[in-house]
Amino acid sequence: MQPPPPDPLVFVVMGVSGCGKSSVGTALALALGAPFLEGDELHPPENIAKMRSGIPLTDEDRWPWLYRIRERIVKALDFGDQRLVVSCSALKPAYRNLLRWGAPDPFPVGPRPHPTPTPRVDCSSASSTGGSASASSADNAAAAAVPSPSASSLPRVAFILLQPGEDELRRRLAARAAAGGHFMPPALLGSQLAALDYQPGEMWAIVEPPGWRAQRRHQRGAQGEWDGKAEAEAAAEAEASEGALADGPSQPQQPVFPAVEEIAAELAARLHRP
Ligand SMILES: Nc1ncnc2c1ncn2[C@@H]1O[C@H](COP(=O)(O)OP(=O)(O)OP(=O)(O)O)[C@@H](O)[C@H]1O
Ligand SMILES: O=C(O)[C@H](O)[C@@H](O)[C@H](O)[C@H](O)CO
Repeated sequence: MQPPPPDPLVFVVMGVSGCGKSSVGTALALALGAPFLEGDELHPPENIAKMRSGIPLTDEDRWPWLYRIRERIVKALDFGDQRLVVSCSALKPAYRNLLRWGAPDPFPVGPRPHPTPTPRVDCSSASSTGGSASASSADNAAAAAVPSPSASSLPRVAFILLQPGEDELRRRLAARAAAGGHFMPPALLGSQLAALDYQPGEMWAIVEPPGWRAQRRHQRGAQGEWDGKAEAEAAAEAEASEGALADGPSQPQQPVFPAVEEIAAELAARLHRP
């Protein structure tokens, strides 16, 4: 029997503005006894000024920021056994490639050294709502096509996607804006959700309120791309939620996103113990 693949060393807590990257990242770092790197602190001042004035960042704005985060990740990886938890929106596949490998696409020709997507560990039993499960980059299709890697070539950088759902995000961002003091205006949420692009299979964990994926699928029709497992899960969830809608009150219950500590504890528990 093959030994389990090594656990990741670096955890990037990702997602759109207000999804809980800083809160969950801090709690996860505490649970793991690891340092926490707040990605927003590495933005150049021009980026902060741009966001503050309500203008979404472009790829060109984000690259220097992402390279800075990657530098810090490399330091952690070089150290060998010191975990690191990072908060970073990491909205697009190329950004995540940069954080994982050091370049937006460092392997343009031939198979990648870490071909299979990282195992899909889904906290959605506890969870779901939020960004777009677009998920269709040629990049990822190519990655999925190549044969299994050796354990040593698996990426040590893992992504944890938080998706509390659009209503919850709007509520949080409005509350934060009313309290003042954060540079990110709620008006930028739409551009964040539009930019979010991922394959469920590339995530180490996805945290969503329960039934959210099925609800979205149900509402919008079968337009997302899903892997077989997600497809089957979505069908089962859709059936369950249809039942709930038929039997329940006129309004479906708003799914509840798990609390920060709950998420951190569940994520930490997924790691192999020495
Ligand atoms: N699981 C949660 N349940 C309820 N509220 C949460 C949860 N996680 C975060 N929050 C609240 O949502 C708001 C945004 O959280 P946080 O700053 O962690 O998000 P973020 O993704 O880092 O945001 P940004 O990228 O815009 O800085 C905060 O007010 C925080 O207290
Ligand atoms: O990628 C981006 O558009 C930005 O970096 C944002 O995601 C912010 O860093 C963050 O979320 C602050 O609210």
